[in-house]
Amino acid sequence: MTSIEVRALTKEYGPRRAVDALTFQVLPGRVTGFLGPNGAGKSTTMRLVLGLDRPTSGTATIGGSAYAALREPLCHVGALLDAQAAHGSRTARDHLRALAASNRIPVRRVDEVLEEAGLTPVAGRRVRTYSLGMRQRLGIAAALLGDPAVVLLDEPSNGLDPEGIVWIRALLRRLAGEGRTVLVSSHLMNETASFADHLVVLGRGRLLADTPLREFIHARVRPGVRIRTTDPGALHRALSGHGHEAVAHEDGHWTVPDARVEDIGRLASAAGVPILELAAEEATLEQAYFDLTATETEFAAHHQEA
Ligand SMILES: Nc1ncnc2c1ncn2[C@@H]1O[C@H](COP(=O)(O)OP(=O)(O)OP(=O)(O)O)[C@@H](O)[C@H]1O
Repeated sequence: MTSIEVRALTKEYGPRRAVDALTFQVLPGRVTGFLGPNGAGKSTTMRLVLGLDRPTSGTATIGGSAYAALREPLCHVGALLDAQAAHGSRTARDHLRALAASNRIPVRRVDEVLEEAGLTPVAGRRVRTYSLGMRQRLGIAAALLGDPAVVLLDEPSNGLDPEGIVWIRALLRRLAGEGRTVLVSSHLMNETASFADHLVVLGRGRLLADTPLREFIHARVRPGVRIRTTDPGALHRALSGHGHEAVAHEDGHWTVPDARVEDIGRLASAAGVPILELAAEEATLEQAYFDLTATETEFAAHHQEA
């Protein structure tokens, strides 16, 4: 099985350190979400893994080899970095055929990936007539052309319509299910939460977290309870009597942090508080991510979960 291994990787552009002593591994059989604010170093790291840039120091390898040392690299690693990369005057099918020919990939793969990406009906159109979402699908088709064990996608949901978002989610899950190594950068937290098993989070070029998605969320955000009543006074008394500090919201609902829906339901019922709504409020990746990156400057140096 093929992993991506990043060891003490550093990249400087003049005085700017885009990537700073990064060490992490991306393992097969799961989708790893690659997160971090703008300029955190995600694209630079991907470029270094793909041998498109040289590190100032450190290494990035795929299955133990540098990308440049791989024979027929598209058959090992598929990547989407820039959806504009296809030549606009070519049709999508010709673009993929040229890629297949120059990488000794059987030409039948062209129709397979076109189908996979939902592009078969428009495969004969010039790429310059494609929308952003169609280019994105073509970039993903190209990444899959060599049936690679490792897939790196930089913002694959960019420009996709709702159907495309559902498609990419299922595709990523399937690729991981087939035992492939899948690294996906994104700024969309709900999206990432829907497909990632594991997260690698960067801030200012440094590793902030390398942890399973569930643990990442639960270490930072406790689930709470959402409740609505016709008698806020009675609710408040019942909750504070049991040590709960409820927070009132403008639209009339309350949240009880760090509580279980069973306990709050029982408590309200025992106190005779009329309930209009009662639900568990799941902690979200977005909350956890903001919790981490908001305080990033204070603990970037020592808050490494890797
Ligand atoms: N070719 C380059 N020359 C100079 N600086 C660069 C170059 N490429 C990236 N940088 C700088 O390196 C830092 C990391 O950029 P990078 O694009 O890797 O971040 P990112 O996490 O992918 O950000 P985004 O989410 O905005 O895509 C930024 O400060 C950026 O300005």
